[in-house]
Amino acid sequence: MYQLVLIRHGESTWNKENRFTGWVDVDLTDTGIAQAREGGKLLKEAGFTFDVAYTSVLKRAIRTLWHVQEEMDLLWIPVEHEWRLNERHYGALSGLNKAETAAKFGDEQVLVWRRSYDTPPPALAADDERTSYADPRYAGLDREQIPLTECLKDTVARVLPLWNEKIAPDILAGKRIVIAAHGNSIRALVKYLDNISDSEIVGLNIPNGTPLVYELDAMLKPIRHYYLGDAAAVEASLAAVANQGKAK
Ligand SMILES: O=C(O)[C@@H](CO)OP(=O)(O)O
Repeated sequence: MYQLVLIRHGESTWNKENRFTGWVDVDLTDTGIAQAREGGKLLKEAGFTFDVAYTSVLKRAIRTLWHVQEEMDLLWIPVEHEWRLNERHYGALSGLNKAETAAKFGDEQVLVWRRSYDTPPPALAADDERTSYADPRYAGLDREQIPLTECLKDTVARVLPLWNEKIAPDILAGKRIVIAAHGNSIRALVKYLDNISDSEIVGLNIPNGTPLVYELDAMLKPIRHYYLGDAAAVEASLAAVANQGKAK
């Protein structure tokens, strides 16, 4: 049996302000740092250790990983920074307040933009200053690989090559892996691993800073998965994420 741990970054400044974030590179809040450290502590207490870590090229995930590594005394392990693990690109919604957007367009429309499988938010214009075209961290990518918006299907399409080409081979080679990433890049991976339907994925949320453990068989099919930590706190955190997109 193989084990894989997924962890969404701790609370970011834009999570706190309830703004759509996507590829915008915002940092953790003090609460987010505490959540990341708690995630690391839980992993250590449960006896986990890792040989390799994967994360995105966005600092909220990278810094979450640092705190987890520090708590586990694993700052020395190799870390793969992969743009393919970035948050789903939020297009023209990037930076907008989620509740205000719901008040303007309705809770249902915002749920479609946040959670549907194949309906992307409105795209950024190619000359919008929020595009990532000039960002040096994406200099090695073709322009078509840099999104102007993404639905979850698009995110799955960029995460899966990384899974197939690097992460799955690493797991099969016996490496114990932690992936520090984002709500929707983790939803993309979970959808694939658990074979969740396009309609059911709408109801799936991922809490901040809580280790999600997968036990995988020899074919890397999930045997079971579970969150570490207090179950009631995880439930409350999931409900809070779901409610962020409501007008109130
Ligand atoms: O804003 C975002 O990039 C994501 C994660 O914080 O939000 P949501 O949960 O609305 O998809």
